[in-house]
Amino acid sequence: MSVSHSESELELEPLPAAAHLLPRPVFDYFAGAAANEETYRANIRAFRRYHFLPRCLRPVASIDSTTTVPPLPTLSAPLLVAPMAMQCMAHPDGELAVARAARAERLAYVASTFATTSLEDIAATDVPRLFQLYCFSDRSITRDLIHRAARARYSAVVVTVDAPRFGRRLRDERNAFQLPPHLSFVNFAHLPSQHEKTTMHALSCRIDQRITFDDIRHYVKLSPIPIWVKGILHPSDAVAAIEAGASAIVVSNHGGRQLDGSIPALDALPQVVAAVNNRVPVLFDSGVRCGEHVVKAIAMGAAAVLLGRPVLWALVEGGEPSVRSYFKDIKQQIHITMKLLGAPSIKDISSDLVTQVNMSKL
Ligand SMILES: Cc1cc2nc3c(=O)[nH]c(=O)nc-3n(C[C@H](O)[C@H](O)[C@H](O)COP(=O)(O)O)c2cc1C
Ligand SMILES: CCCCCCC(=O)C(=O)O
Repeated sequence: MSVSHSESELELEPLPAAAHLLPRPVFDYFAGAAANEETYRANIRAFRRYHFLPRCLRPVASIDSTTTVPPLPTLSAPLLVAPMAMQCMAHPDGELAVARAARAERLAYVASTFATTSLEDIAATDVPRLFQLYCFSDRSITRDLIHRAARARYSAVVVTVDAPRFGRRLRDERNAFQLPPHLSFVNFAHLPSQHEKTTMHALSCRIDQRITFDDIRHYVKLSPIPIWVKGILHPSDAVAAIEAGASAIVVSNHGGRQLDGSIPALDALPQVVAAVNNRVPVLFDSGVRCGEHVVKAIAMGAAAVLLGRPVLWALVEGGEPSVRSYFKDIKQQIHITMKLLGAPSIKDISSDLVTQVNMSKL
């Protein structure tokens, strides 16, 4: 199967080296999105519609990009690794390589429910960490994952709420994509059926399609650690999540992998931030590709940003050292952007520093 890339797509996002290093079905699973992949592309394009309005003659000799998003420890930059399933398909060290690189760079790691390394083994790297949770119809599975995350000293559980089922991923359908046979969904090692540990369909069928904000309330009550909610686009859902007890919101459209035609996540951010009104931190992902994007999202109200596919491409290229060097690069891009923007610290990245107005028309 070949996926054609028009010139404009390549201009939007050059094909990563990983495209030539991975088996096609694996690359397509990582790179692909839902249906026509319009939301995927719109996420990246959205950043072009917001422009910096830099300030000058501000003291920027020293730039401090550290930030704190409770209950995580202080991070060297407002960056977390987004939860991404099956990282051992990208490199044999998979999740451990990314977690170790994040720890070395004092960034946080969000472990996926569908990781190919157990949540306990990821915790052993001592990276600042959160556990991403898919809720299962069998509540005992969900409860067990929450308690395991708490015992392994994860700072919070991030419940993904935009995937009652997975999106219509045409590339995966065409490739009949499956987890390669040497890997398994190790967080479910205790399940009696071998089939469930290795088959995407069997596990995804167990995801609870009935969950509501009442269930979030239920999990908030039973969880020993805070609950965050990931996958919010509508401001009213952000408010409902806070009322249900969520301690943070992640504005995200899952990198365009769920409902194609959804609003670019960046365009959804300001209204969610306004509705949340400083009650809890609002984090952001979907389409972040460079330090300038990170700073735009912060200016638009995000407390921190989750990095997605670019982390996987670095992992494919060279494991832990490449991921670490990618983190160093993006941090340097953030520093340069802050300096040129006249914002020496994260709290100085205020909303007036980004505008949607076309300045050439003024
Ligand atoms: C290969 C892959 C696997 C993912 N797995 C998960 C997951 O297990 N749980 C989850 O909440 N989000 C998952 N996501 C979504 C990411 O957390 C994040 O929202 C998305 O990658 C952001 O878009 P971007 O990569 O275009 O920046 C996955 C994304 C990718 C690309
Ligand atoms: C049963 C395994 C499915 C993993 C899906 C992970 C995910 O959220 C994604 O976007 O892919």
